[in-house]
Amino acid sequence: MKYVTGEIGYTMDRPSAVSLGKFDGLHRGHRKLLDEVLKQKKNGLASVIFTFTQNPTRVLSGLSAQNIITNEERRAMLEEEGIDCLVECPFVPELAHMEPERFVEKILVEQLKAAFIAVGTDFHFGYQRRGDYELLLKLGDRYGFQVEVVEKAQSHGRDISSTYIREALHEGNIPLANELLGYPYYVTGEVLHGRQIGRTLGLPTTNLLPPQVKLLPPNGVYLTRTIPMDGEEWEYYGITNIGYKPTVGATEQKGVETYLFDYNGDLYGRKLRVEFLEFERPEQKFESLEVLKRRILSDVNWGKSKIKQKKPL
Ligand SMILES: Cc1cc2nc3c(=O)[nH]c(=O)nc-3n(C[C@H](O)[C@H](O)[C@H](O)COP(=O)(O)O)c2cc1C
Ligand SMILES: Nc1ncnc2c1ncn2[C@@H]1O[C@H](COP(=O)(O)OP(=O)(O)OP(=O)(O)O)[C@@H](O)[C@H]1O
Repeated sequence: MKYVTGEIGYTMDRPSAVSLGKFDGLHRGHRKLLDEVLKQKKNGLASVIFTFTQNPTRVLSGLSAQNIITNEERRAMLEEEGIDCLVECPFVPELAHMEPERFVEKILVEQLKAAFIAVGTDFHFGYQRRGDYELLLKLGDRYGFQVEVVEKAQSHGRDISSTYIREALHEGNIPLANELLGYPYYVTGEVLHGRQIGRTLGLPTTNLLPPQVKLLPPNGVYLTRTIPMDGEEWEYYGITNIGYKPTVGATEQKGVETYLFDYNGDLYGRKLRVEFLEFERPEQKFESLEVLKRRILSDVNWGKSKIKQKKPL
């Protein structure tokens, strides 16, 4: 996949099928758009996703970034999907103030050479969100590109959107978030050295420190599944604590710490993907390490009983 970031003026060398938007989470609603764009490969069009380095809605409302997937994770997922080119554009004033007609002419037609554009029914673009699919249909006639307008995919009577998924994650409702995403919500990162207290408790753990932009569900203990990202093929269920470890003197940054069931080996420095499956309990400050250890052992039993209820790996 060709990957372009940090510039508005990227020019494609051949006609393309484009979809555009924030694409945070790459959820089940986005699935349809990816399929539409990928289908156009058979007509000789390059499949292109045009998105942003930061979420425009949050930039305009002054909110700090909280993404379901990081830009790096989105990149890896689109690569895996077989997208030919990902354009990740900074949401600079020049873009924010661009009239929708100009955006179509300059970015979509001249630069991306769009012959096909797929968008959802509620998609808005350009200055003050003035552009919509009707404008695209009109301009498609003028510039000769085809527009595919995709109905919003729904779940539980509500449009699937990154907002809906964020709400589910905030509530710790992992099964709902996973259903809306169409895959398990996950965190990726390199295994760092913790304070090595875990192994003295007889519970060695992998510690990841997600970037500040990564949206995390509430602090607490979850059933998870861990897979390596370096191509090796294994997977382990385990239990993961999200939080600051208040019992042992809270850490500054929120961490993701996993005890893998029936694993003994060394994972330091490896890149892992930790997939969240279910919430168990909130993180707590215990009166001693001994009490914490007893609680974690009961968390292990909870986790193991949960995986017995699931089909074997
Ligand atoms: C499943 C699990 C649950 C945990 N729950 C808590 C908790 O509720 N409160 C807390 O202070 N620390 C909790 N911890 C973090 C422990 O304090 C931590 O594993 C231990 O201090 C080792 O940290 P280290 O890897 O930095 O050495 C939990 C860890 C795991 C793996
Ligand atoms: N549930 C859905 N079904 C079909 N298309 C969708 C769905 N959700 C978003 N899209 C379309 O995917 C493209 C990218 O959407 P984008 O990520 O910007 O929106 P969103 O997921 O609705 O975001 P948010 O909730 O952050 O406003 C747009 O064309 C949008 O209309």
